[in-house]
Amino acid sequence: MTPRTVGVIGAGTIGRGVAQSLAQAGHDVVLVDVSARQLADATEQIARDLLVLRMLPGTAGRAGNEDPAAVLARVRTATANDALADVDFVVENVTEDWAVKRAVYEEIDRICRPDVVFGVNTSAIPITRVGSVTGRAPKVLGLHFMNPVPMLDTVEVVRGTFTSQDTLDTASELLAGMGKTGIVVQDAPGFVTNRVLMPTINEAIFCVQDGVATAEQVDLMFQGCFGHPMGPLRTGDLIGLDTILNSITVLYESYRDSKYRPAPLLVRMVEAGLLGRKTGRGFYTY
Ligand SMILES: NC(=O)c1ccc[n+]([C@@H]2O[C@H](COP(=O)([O-])OP(=O)(O)OC[C@H]3O[C@@H](n4cnc5c(N)ncnc54)[C@H](O)[C@@H]3O)[C@@H](O)[C@H]2O)c1
Repeated sequence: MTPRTVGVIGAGTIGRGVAQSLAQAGHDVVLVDVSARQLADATEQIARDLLVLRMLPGTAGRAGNEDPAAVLARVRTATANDALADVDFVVENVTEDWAVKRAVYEEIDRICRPDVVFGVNTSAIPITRVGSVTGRAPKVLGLHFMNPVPMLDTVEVVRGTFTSQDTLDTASELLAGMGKTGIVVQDAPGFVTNRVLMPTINEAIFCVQDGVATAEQVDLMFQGCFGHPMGPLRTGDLIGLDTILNSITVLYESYRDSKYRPAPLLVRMVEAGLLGRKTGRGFYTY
């Protein structure tokens, strides 16, 4: 059965996009974050994005492009997971830190009905590890949405060791309703996308750190030489440099391979609060 009400935990860069896409697809959404400020920011950003989407040519009358107020009315916010007692499906998007995620899963496993599927939106943490701290490993799968969620139609779906076919089918139906398609991959730290993307961004940062090229030059080369719409450093700024650092650190610790060591410049920028778009400054200024 297609889930009706969806709990979205984490209202940061990616969680707010997931909440918006679900509401546009007609779901009732319960958006939870420990920070009331993040919830307020997320609501404002969703309202702005819905207005912009409506103004794009050719979008009038398309599903999800109804009055922004009507879409927003389907999003309820809360600062505690108790609000998830009646949801039919959960997409978790909290900080990429295993200690933080682990505590969330232990709690929602007690709060949510046993039939509820948990979709883990993580850049690199193995899904089997997440499933193992719940009593419902067959109902846990990876749903790695891409940023910005409302604009990108492909989702990396990760099958953990115990994820059931039923769970994959339910998630696939949910995604289809959002106009998205999942590509199912097996569980491994970083899966496919970030096992390739994170070392690429990290290595681009080493190039800047070592004075081989400026950030602009690196990005222009990826655009001009490879036809990428955006270079690795602008992509890092979009994702959030703290999330890049957390993800490359997970890869480093998981594979114990020095090729994943974080660039010292990345560490320094995160310590300085230069996180990219979300703080207004990273490799570029916004
Ligand atoms: N940024 C991206 O492009 C991107 C893409 C795909 C997946 N992800 C993954 O999504 C997750 C979130 O990343 P993000 O970039 O949105 O991070 P973010 O730092 O922008 O947002 C994280 C949010 O989680 C909230 N939070 C922290 N602890 C919480 C808790 N215990 N309960 C509820 N909320 C809590 C924070 O207040 C914050 O609003 C990470 O696992 C990341 O790897 C990120």
